[in-house]
Amino acid sequence: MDEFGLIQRHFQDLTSARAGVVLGIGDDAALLQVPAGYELVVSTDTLVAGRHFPHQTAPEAVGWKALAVNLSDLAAMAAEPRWFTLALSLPEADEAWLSGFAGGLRALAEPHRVALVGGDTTRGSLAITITVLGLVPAGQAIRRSGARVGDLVCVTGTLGDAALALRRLDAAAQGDADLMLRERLDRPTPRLAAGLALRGLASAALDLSDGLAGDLRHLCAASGLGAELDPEALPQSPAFAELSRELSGDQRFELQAQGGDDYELCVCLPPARLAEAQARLAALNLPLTVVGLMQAEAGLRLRYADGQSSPITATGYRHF
Ligand SMILES: Nc1ncnc2c1ncn2[C@@H]1O[C@H](COP(=O)(O)OP(=O)(O)OP(=O)(O)O)[C@@H](O)[C@H]1O
Ligand SMILES: Cc1ncc(C[n+]2csc(CCOP(=O)(O)O)c2C)c(N)n1
Ligand SMILES: [Mg+2]
Repeated sequence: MDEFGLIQRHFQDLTSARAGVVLGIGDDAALLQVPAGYELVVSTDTLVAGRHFPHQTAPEAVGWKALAVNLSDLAAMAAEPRWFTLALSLPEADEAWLSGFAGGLRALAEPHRVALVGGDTTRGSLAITITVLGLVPAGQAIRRSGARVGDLVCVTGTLGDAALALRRLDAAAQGDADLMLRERLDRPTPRLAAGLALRGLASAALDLSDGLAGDLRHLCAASGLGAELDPEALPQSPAFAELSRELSGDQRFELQAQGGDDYELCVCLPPARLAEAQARLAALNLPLTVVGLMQAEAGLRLRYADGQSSPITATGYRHF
């Protein structure tokens, strides 16, 4: 089967009607209609086999994660996803793999009603690039640059699950807790509803892909501020708590703040808005935990219960 047949067979049903698609797959480019009063929000992310996911990852998980990490960036901007493009580099046209991959994409694309509107298919080592396009009412996107001194640094969900799953990939034990962590690595949930719920409340936000210590540094730089973090406050899932019991506090902090792959939102909030933000996210069954404080002094610091502080030198995940 050539690449045109491959697209027809596996991806055609991902193109089902979505408002605003003037012209989808099939021409040299797609034509999309942006409604009056909205801004177009665009983000792109690549997954490379062996770098962003273990080589043995199920094709369904690869499809899910490729779209999820892109949707996560739109969630952080408080945007609603509408359309996506898919650039696929494949070593061979393996029908079973493609069918699983398309199924993983569909499992996320359908409930969020995001339509595939174009892409590119080539032979090469396995890599997936998705560009997601979404909408936000003009002026309402949440940026990295809006944090103020005294804002609380909060995170959705729990941190460190995926990083611990990666660390335990070759562990012999594969009980329920390991399976739960592996789900968090393979099938992250983009926090789209949380992003929308935080519109009008959050002063700044970004999604956590490289680890809190690294990503918060980007937010601090964009806002011209620094921050302190309470290492004891970083939220743990029950599976993380169970399987990290034998680790030291430093090792746990490393997984939770430097491991990456969390795909949770990090949000800055004036203290007076915390209760409302937590109530809105509780309605989505999502905890919002205060982990730190924005400060005028540049850089990141750890603040301990006894009042002592020490600089955080760690960065997040770095490719180079
Ligand atoms: N090759 C590139 N050309 C142009 N802009 C780029 C390039 N790579 C990254 N950027 C831009 O740099 C900024 C940071 O990129 P990065 O990929 O680190 O985003 P992120 O959201 O912090 O992390 P993630 O990729 O994990 O979502 C983004 O605005 C992105 O669009
Ligand atoms: C096999 C394997 N090894 C390592 C990791 C960890 N990892 C890779 S890229 C990245 C940051 C996000 O990527 P980017 O900044 O490119 O968006 C992280 C945390 C993984 N997921 N799988
Ligand atoms: Mg991001």
